[in-house]
Amino acid sequence: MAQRDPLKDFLVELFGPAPGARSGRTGQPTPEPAVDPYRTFAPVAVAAAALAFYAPQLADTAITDTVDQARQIITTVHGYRWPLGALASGWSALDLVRWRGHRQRLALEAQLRQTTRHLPVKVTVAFPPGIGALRSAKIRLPRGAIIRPKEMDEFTTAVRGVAGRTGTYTYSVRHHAHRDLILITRKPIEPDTRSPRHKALQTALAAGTIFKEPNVTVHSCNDDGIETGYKITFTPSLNSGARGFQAKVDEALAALAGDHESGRTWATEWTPSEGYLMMYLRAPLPTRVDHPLALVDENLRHLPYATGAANLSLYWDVSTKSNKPHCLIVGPTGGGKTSVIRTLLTEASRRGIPFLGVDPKMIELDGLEGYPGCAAIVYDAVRSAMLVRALHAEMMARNHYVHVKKIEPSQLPLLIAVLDEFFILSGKWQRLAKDEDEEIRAQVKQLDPLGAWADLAVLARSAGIRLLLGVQRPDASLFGSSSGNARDNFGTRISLGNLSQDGALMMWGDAHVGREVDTSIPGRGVVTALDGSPVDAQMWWTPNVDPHPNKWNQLSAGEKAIVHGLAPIESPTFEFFSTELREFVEAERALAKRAREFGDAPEPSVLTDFPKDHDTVDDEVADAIPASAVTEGMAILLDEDNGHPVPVTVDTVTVVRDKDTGDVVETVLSINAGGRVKTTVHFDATEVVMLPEPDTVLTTA
Ligand SMILES: Nc1ncnc2c1ncn2[C@@H]1O[C@H](COP(=O)(O)OP(=O)(O)OP(=O)(O)O)[C@@H](O)[C@H]1O
Repeated sequence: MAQRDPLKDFLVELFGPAPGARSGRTGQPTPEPAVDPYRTFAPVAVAAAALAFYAPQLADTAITDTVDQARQIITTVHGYRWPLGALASGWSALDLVRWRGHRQRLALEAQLRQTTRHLPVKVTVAFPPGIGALRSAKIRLPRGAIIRPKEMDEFTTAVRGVAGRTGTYTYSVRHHAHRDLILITRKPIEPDTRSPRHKALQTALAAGTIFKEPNVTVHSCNDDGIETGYKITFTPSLNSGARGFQAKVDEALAALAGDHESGRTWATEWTPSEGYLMMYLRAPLPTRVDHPLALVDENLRHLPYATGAANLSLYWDVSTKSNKPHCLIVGPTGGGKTSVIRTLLTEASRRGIPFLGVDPKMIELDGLEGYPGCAAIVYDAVRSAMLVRALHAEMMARNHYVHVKKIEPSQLPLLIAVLDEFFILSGKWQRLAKDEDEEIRAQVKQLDPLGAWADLAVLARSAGIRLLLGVQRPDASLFGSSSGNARDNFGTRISLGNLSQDGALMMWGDAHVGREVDTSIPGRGVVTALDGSPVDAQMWWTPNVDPHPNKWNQLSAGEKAIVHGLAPIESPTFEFFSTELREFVEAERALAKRAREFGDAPEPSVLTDFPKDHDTVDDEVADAIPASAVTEGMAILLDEDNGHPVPVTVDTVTVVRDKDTGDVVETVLSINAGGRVKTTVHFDATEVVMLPEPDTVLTTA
């Protein structure tokens, strides 16, 4: 590219062809240019000043001899040399400024001509023109000139490219078609004072397609000037109203904003209807919360058990108007399930609500036996089946009472029934139904505990009975029936540890929720918030309330203080509406008393040889899971012909599902019993499989 020569340009401009001159080559008249040629007379002033300064040298030349009074004129001119010098410099400076303006006008004229093919009528630039860059300009167009948007864009780009190359100003170019005018103005580019966090959020949102027209502004700063909140505006869309979408955006925003200097974590509050969301900081979840002794929630129908973000207390609403009356707790061994159950039951007790429970493992709820408000804790499988049947009778009697007495169900006293380790329990019932003893088989058949359970899951809420179900993994068969009603009633959900993908879907309706819980913190999990959405929470720690010295002496002084502080002054009263439940509880209490009085357990003996006989089935059962949850290669316990369970490895698993609802209808397990012989075992939807080892699908670490 040819180098530009400013001096040459200057001279060409200065002495170039006059306006309206003909084109030498074609003889065609060129259109009248909008920018007049540059004319300057500063050189005359410069020459005069130079003459004045050098006048004395001229005095010695021959001119003074030839011109009359020449010497006198020279002396006079020399006397004016300083004013003339000042005039020359001022004039030159002015002309240089005019030259600059002239060049800018020429550039604009050329740009307009090339991009729009219009020759402007007049181009005016602000005086004095900008030294480095154009200040402002006004271009008058021929009357009725039409400029297409694309041409205008090209012109604007050209103006910005040349005038805005210094990067100090932004130029706005506006076409006022009705006035045949183009106005160019500039404003200084504000220095980017945004923090790296602010920039990262804005840049990421602007580059992505998740929001239309996203804009991030700082909403709040702390005393040190560190940003603590942002407002993100956007054009509302279908997406921005969807919960799943919001959860994903929340996660991405928190990652973009990074760890905050204060150690607090980012949270969001969406107002999609008005097209904005607020990002703010909330206190991180506490890593441990001891069960507070003060009544955290004054409402006696709210049983608090955990602390969520921003110190929010989370509770199980057992009131009649609760839309999530029953509670489901899912957690692996050692995940803190028992502590949550203790928290809920001690809270129930201090709020005057009695409870009873089933504990097939015999080690989870036993400490609650004898606690104020505890009607009974049942360990035996047959008696558990009797309890569930008696609860069913109680539910029917309560409904009858409401009907006859014409009272509101909310006037019924509340009662909480806890079924811990539900799969082990139903596995035991299943086994009893196939017991060698015909009497037991007939009894279990008559009690039909799973049938009673299915009814309770759907109908117990209106009878003032609340169910608290503890399991190691979630499964649809828990709800006793495929009725969505039963599922909805278990609306208060707590998951401890990490869930499997299916488990997350089943618990939270989202395959990603509850899968990244920090399992290094005991009691950390995901629970149902007050609005029904899943939130991270720290469960309160309630120590074992068992007063037996062997247990009590294990507690620290602080833990003992918690147990003491929680115990209510007055024990909740237990009101029975059915003779079945009354008789059952009375019998259970009598049995428990006897067990306490005469209770003895054999001391452990040292293993000398393999036992020849299987004494009891329970000794070998480590866990139980729904048959449909069995995976290939898993070791399960299967009954031999003599009724004794033997561990076998599952070869293939076939789960038959209802093609409309997706619910499990049947599970077929095939077991390779060695050689070519394969055994197939069929399980119905609610059947469970006993395991020789504890269930490991969920882990705490
Ligand atoms: N909310 C909590 N806060 C602090 N520590 C806890 C909490 N929950 C549990 N822990 C700790 O974890 C241990 C196991 O808790 P817990 O006995 O409640 O587990 P679990 O789920 O009932 O196990 P399992 O089903 O085998 O009985 C407790 O001894 C305690 O040290």
